Amino acid sequence: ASKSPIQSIVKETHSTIHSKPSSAPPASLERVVFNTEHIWKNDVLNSVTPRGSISDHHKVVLVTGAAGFVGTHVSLALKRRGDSVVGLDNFNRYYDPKLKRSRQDLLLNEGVYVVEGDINDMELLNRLFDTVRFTHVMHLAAQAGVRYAMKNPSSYIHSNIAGFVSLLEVCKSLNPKPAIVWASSSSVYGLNTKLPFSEEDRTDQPASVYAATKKADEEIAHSYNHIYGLSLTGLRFFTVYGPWGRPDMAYFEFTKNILKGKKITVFQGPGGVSVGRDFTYIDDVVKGCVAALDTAGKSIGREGKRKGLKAPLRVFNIGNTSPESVEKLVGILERLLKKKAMRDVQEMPKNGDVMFTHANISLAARELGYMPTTDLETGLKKFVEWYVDWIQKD
Ligand SMILES: O=C(O)[C@H]1O[C@H](OP(=O)(O)OP(=O)(O)OC[C@H]2O[C@@H](n3ccc(=O)[nH]c3=O)[C@H](O)[C@@H]2O)[C@H](O)[C@@H](O)[C@@H]1O
Repeated sequence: ASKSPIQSIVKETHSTIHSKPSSAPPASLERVVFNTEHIWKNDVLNSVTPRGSISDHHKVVLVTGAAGFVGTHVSLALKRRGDSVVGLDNFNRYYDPKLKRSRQDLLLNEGVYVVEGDINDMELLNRLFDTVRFTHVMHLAAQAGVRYAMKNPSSYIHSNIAGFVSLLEVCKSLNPKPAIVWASSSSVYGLNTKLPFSEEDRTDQPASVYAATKKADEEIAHSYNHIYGLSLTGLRFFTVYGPWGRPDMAYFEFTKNILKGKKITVFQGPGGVSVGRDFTYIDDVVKGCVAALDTAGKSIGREGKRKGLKAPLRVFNIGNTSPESVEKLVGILERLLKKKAMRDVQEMPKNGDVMFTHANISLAARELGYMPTTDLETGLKKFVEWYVDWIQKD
């Protein structure tokens, strides 16, 4: 008999899908006597239950960092096109968790459940993979932010390096193994002066611990591909912005402070040279992520390697290809907000920032069909509309 759609996705018998935990144990005993799997099991199974029939291309995706900025948008896009999606997020306090909870609500409304937990928790990861047969992992959980790495470097090692290895360790032991697409960063180009940045350019001069952890991840990805035959695709994102964005980023903080009539700090290079970024709009980034999943191929495992097969190991720039100065960004925000910014222009401190980023995207265009279509003005307009609405509801 052919399998029902849900049976090809979940690893349990059909009868358990709708069963609820009979009773909850006292909180203090939870870890000892209660199989905590039950806390999220039904929600996870509902989250992966396809809305319609399953196509040959149907993906079952675990999105880590799902309550994060990029994670939320990618989860929604996958769910809306009919894939099965489950999120994982530790809801840490790097920035206001209220925003993460609002993104979680948004996801839940669209049928995407986010499990609360850390990627370093291998027991939790194993339980998730025991419950659902994920075909893909979209790994976006990370400690982000370039300048915060000077304040708290170990949080970057914990999330970006240890967490990544913990995820890969779990994936390498599965059968079949999922394909993994994960977030690298434009910051790996570090002190490179050759522009625009191409994937084959050197990435051995990181300017921050954050960049160093993303570069380390690229090397770690190489080793897991080489030894365990995991399909791994790293996406070097270039300063992603848009609705539901991260409050620690310049465009978000500038908007907030301009509206409040507070000063904003605008960094400049030595001698008044303007600092520039290849600001990339979230919808374009999402298209890059989805295309990376669609073309990820398969993890072949050591077995496949013995047969002479190769699992994909890829890295792509996901940028906008038209860098703009921070000064220009501020000017656009002033126009959209109809309010003058109070600029405090300062020389860029040597705290991990680089002067300029610019992506060459020809590889992503060729292999992923990636082609960004949103200019900074259009993207910021959408951000400002969202922001104004969001703070009113807040
Ligand atoms: O491309 C990337 O991979 C990185 O993009 C962003 O990092 P960044 O480009 O530094 O983004 P912002 O923090 O929004 O800064 C944008 C620009 O504004 C400038 N800036 C920032 C803050 C500020 O108060 N004033 C100011 O002029 C920065 O120097 C930078 O040139 C993200 O924060 C990183 O997580 C991501 O990895």
